[in-house]
Amino acid sequence: MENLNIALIGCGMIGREHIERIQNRIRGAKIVAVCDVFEEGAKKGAEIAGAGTKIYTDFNEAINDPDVNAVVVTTPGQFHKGPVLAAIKAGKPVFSEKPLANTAADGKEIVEAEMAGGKHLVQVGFMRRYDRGYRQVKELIDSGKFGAPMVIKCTHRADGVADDYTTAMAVTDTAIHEIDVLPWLVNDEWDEVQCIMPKTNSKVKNALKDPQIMIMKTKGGIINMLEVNVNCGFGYDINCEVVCENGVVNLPCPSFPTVRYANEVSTKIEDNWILRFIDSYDVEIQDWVDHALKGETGGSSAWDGYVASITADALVKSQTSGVPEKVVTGGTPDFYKK
Ligand SMILES: NC(=O)c1ccc[n+]([C@@H]2O[C@H](COP(=O)([O-])OP(=O)(O)OC[C@H]3O[C@@H](n4cnc5c(N)ncnc54)[C@H](O)[C@@H]3O)[C@@H](O)[C@H]2O)c1
Ligand SMILES: O[C@H]1[C@H](O)[C@@H](O)[C@H](O)[C@@H](O)[C@H]1O
Repeated sequence: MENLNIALIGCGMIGREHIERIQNRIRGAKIVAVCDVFEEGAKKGAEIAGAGTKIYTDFNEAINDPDVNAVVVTTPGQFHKGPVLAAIKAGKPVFSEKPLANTAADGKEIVEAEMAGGKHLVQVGFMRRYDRGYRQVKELIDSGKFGAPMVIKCTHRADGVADDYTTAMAVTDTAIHEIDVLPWLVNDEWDEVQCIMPKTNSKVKNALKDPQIMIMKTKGGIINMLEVNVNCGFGYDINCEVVCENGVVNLPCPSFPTVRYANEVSTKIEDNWILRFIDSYDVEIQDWVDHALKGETGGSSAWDGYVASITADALVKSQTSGVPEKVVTGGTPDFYKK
């Protein structure tokens, strides 16, 4: 394969970002077809992609178009399974935005289909594995200089969320990033996870519980404390601090100039994920394209996505039970061992 001719499924917020990215900044790939259940949405996507882009409202038709040899899935998480399975069936490489699926049951179907086909075709959009800051943290930890990690403290804060954002989405849509990136960062696996609910922010006007505190223990005994707080009202604030035996590795928000003005010292905080992780998405999609052109996958595999969904299921269960819940994966199949 010399070039990826991509059908992108789901022309919403990140779908349109990825269309623009692929057409203008990614080598070896172009969007040749776009699909959205709403024709208007697909048309908007096609406008960004440029003249000649085919427009579909049925993902099966888009994926099976003979001019298409690769697929990007940017529908909401609960609708990833259909197009991902269709791409596997068609034998075409597929990049699925995170999460691979909203439930472990859906993730399992994808993993089983990929194994049955005997070819690694699925990459999951956990872009933090491509973020310069997270990569530097990993290098520092892997150097061994600071000793073994013992405690991780994270915040995943957002300015606000849409009205249809639910309590479970704090796990399946938001914490899912930490669920994937932290075990990769410290070379470990989740063992048990717990979600506890502090007092809810009075700005929340529906049934959403926010903030939430997730306490997650790895098999190696590392404890992570994660604050998910999606109505913080002051910006997109992602922090990660790893406490090791001989030192602390801290990844704060990327720095902006510090301003001294009117008796105050202040530093800007990024507005949203688009800007905070913009470089990571570029690196991630280019890496997917480079791998797919060689018949390979990079980044997070379908198995990683499935394990993230198993962990998310356990955390969602704990949202109601209040107690720690076990993360049971049954072990990595040989097909996915690196
Ligand atoms: N990696 C990241 O940081 C990041 C950031 C934002 C979103 N995301 C992920 O990307 C996905 C999309 O998020 P979004 O914010 O762009 O959502 P969105 O709601 O803005 O867009 C989704 C689009 O998919 C379309 N759609 C739904 N079902 C479809 C189907 N069966 N076939 C074709 N089109 C369909 C909808 O009409 C909509 O236009 C989610 O999984 C989300 O978690 C990831
Ligand atoms: O909580 C949000 C995350 O911080 C972003 O990185 C996206 O994944 C978005 O879809 C989530 O709603």
